[in-house]
Amino acid sequence: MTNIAVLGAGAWGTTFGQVLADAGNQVKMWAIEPEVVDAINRDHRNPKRTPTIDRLPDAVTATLDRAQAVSGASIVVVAIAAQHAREALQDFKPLLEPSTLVVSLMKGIERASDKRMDQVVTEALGLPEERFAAVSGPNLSKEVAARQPSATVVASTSPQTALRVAQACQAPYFKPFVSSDVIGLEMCGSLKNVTALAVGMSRGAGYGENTAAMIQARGLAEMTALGEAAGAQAKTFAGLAGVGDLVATCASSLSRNYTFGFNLGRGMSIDEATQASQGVAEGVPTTDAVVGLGRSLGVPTPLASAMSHVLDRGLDCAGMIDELFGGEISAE
Ligand SMILES: NC(=O)C1=CN([C@@H]2O[C@H](COP(=O)(O)OP(=O)(O)OC[C@H]3O[C@@H](n4cnc5c(N)ncnc54)[C@H](O)[C@@H]3O)[C@@H](O)[C@H]2O)C=CC1
Ligand SMILES: O=C(CO)COP(=O)(O)O
Repeated sequence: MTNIAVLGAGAWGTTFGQVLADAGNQVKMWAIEPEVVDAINRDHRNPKRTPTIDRLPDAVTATLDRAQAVSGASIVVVAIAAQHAREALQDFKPLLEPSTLVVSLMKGIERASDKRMDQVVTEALGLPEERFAAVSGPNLSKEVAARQPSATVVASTSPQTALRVAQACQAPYFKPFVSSDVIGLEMCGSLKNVTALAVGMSRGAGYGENTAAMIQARGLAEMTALGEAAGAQAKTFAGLAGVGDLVATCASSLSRNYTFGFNLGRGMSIDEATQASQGVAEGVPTTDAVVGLGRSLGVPTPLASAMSHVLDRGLDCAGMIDELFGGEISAE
């Protein structure tokens, strides 16, 4: 049994806490919401974020106290909305023990810096990269919460760290694979959300399979090109964390990003779609960061650019697709 802290008791943090408990670990959740901490400790529930979990395992408890959360934890898992990760983690820096491994579940790019979450987490905590792992894959939280079979990828530049984290989160219904491609994993998880916004938008506007497939395929090409320019391996984009997560996210109303786009497509404003969202739609702030990253890496990002014009200038779905088509015929 391993003591594991999970920072952030949102939909995925809480569900992953259940996975970790089902894998035999003792789990301490840390959250900033007193009502969430109370509900987990008193009722073994998180009704706002994981309403379909009737009872969390007894091994899952919660605290508002940072030091208490990470004390004695050999693994610290971070599941905080990506744009808030840096500020939230800074207070944990003096509290981590020298051998603690840190795992990011987050799928986003920091808008202020265009940095991936592996960069944000290691910088904020002053963590050597061999003590960092990222977990990403087709893991819609409601399905994992129902203990439906799913798989994920644990990536670390240290094979030992990847294996240790994979062993810690292996449950009968949750199968981790390992990888050394941290950059690829981060790019897959973050960029599929931008594609899911666009696919959702096309569905909301009433377009069918051809349009959705076109956006998904172009999104995959864009994320692969950007990832390779950033140092990722192309094969990661063809795996669970790439195509796998793209397919799951772009096909499901359980995805906040897909649903956000769908609501825009059927005519909601950004404010209305934000109000309607059940939790963070990471693709929204990440879209501009992807455009920035593309600019600095010299990689065209037509899909992210078109989506940024939707989000920043109110472009509608037809205009977004016009931009995506571009003016000239080019090689695929
Ligand atoms: N829900 C899902 O199906 C999956 C989500 N993810 C990723 O996991 C991350 C978290 O997602 P969810 O838990 O689903 O989102 P959520 O919206 O349900 O929860 C976000 C969490 O961030 C916390 N937070 C926000 N600002 C904070 C701050 N300043 N300090 C401390 N905590 C703060 C909130 O309290 C909340 O616990 C995201 O990056 C998401 O892309 C990854 C795989 C699956
Ligand atoms: O990443 C996810 C599934 O793998 C969850 O997607 P959303 O953040 O869009 O809900």
